[in-house]
Amino acid sequence: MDVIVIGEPLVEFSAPAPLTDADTFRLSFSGDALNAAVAAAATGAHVALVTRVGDDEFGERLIRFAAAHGVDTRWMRPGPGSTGAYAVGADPGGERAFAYMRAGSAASRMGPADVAAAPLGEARVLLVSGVTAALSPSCAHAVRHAAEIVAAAGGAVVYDPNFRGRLTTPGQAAAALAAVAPHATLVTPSCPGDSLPLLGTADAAATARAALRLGARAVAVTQGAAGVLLASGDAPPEAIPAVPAPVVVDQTGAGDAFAGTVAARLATGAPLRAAVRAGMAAAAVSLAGQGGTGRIATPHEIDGLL
Ligand SMILES: O=C(O)C(=O)C[C@H](O)[C@H](O)COP(=O)(O)O
Repeated sequence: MDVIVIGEPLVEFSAPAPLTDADTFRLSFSGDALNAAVAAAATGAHVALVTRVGDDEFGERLIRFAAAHGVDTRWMRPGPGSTGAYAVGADPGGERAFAYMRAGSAASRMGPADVAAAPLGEARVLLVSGVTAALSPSCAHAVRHAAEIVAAAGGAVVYDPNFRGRLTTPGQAAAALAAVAPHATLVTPSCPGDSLPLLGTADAAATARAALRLGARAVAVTQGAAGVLLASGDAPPEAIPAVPAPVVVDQTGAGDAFAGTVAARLATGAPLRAAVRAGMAAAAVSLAGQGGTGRIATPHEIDGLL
């Protein structure tokens, strides 16, 4: 097993218009964990998504969607509860706005038992996020527990803080980061989206220092078009320029494509810098699609942009 992702896949309703006005939405399947899992699987890595989907029609469709994108779905278990959903639109300033319909969903009921059932001891890389930790106290527990197991077994842990103000508070999200960072091989905060609420800074270098102080072995601070600042304990931070996006339609899922691709490349033996650059290329390609899984980079496209 190369990569295990734990999190909540969602039904996605996306529109290129403000949520307050849009009346025609495109139905697809997304959620940060699924976005990352399909990006990782597209690199050719063996990737499993550990989750619970609803015991409803959309739960079945989510499993079919993940399988069709090469994800190992054996640990996508149905119910109890419903499949979560979200709507994403653009607010009048062009920024994205998310509306969630996921409270009490099947995935939010995950806990340490789901972690115990997953083949974590065999995983080269575990990818978990702050969204998963924000779903419920039992999910926060599951994320911490999974990180401890994988780190103790000698695997790598990648943590994407992915702060969502509609799911959690800055204090809770900072606590989730602090709990996982000591086990993390790599943390991928966005700056300023994650760094300001969680670490109190909008400066990339200060973000990297703060995450390293929490115990992470390396930090990739993502800054959109300003690129990535990569820092680890043993080298001066390196500013890696962004990979120019061939086509820009929608940024939803770009951060998840980055994290999933980095996790997959690390699992298949790439050095950290090369894995990060591959992630940046996958994120650039993903901008051409609407929604979180509208455009998934192939290995050929990734290598062509590097
Ligand atoms: O917010 C959530 O809970 C979701 O999972 C829905 C979205 O698909 C991703 O969050 C998009 O994430 P970005 O890669 O940062 O664009």
